[in-house]
Amino acid sequence: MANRPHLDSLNLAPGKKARLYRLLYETGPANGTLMILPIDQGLEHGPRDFFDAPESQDPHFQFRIAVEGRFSAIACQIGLAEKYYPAYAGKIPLILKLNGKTEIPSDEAPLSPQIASVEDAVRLGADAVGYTLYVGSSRQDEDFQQFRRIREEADRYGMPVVVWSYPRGAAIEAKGGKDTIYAVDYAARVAQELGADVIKLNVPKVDPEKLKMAPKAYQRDWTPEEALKQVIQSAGNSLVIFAGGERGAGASALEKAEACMKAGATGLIFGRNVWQRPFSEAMELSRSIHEMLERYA
Ligand SMILES: O=C[C@H](O)COP(=O)(O)O
Repeated sequence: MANRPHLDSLNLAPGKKARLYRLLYETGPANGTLMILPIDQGLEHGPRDFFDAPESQDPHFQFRIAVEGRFSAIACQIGLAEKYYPAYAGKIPLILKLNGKTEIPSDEAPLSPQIASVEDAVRLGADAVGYTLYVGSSRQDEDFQQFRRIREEADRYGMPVVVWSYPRGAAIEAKGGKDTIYAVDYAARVAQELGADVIKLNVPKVDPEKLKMAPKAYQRDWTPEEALKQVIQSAGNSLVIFAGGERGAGASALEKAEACMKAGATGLIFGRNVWQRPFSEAMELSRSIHEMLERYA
């Protein structure tokens, strides 16, 4: 269970396949794994995320890390793509995020509105687009319809779609919260069902107390490894990448990341953990991630 799907087995149209090939085999570790640097936190969390490493307030900092740290791609919103990516086009692939929101309104009923198009992504030379989907939100019906329009446009342009699939909202909280194996597993399956080519997930948690609130089928003891394999299985023929989360000790982040790869993930999306550090430390961690991923061809 939970083997990493191979690009040739995904039945992709040629445009999507060629673009994903570039991300998987021509950049980053270039061995079929993915190592993505996201810089969308300025919109999602505001400037506070940049306070620990003041240099990180200038987006050139993250673009330089992506290039010099030999990432597979950088993921950002339209504003940074328009104003900064031109200096790096050709040196690092771009994943253009097409929707986004702030953290200011409560997360009770989240929906991330569309703020850019697949056509923008083509114009900017992107190799994929990104979409944040809130599984379980009371505005899920609007979200599904918004996603459908983007999927159709992406199909027309042969553009791979990366879905940040996040369980959210009051109903998810009532079932144990957004991090449980139940919530993350459902988010993985939903993104597969809706047509994601790549799915970004958070690492599932297996706290038995929280699982008491989940449907009965999930109320058992899970090892962290079983939980990772389960969510990767639920993503089917969509490639799974796992998040790095906030900055922590480099070594423990690497251990967690390696557990994801062992379970069958295709790659990692590490943002704050990498760029909330001085440039030299960010390079050091990028090298360690690279070396680890090179072992998972
Ligand atoms: O878009 C954000 C990423 O998916 C995760 O970023 P992070 O590594 O800073 O949590």
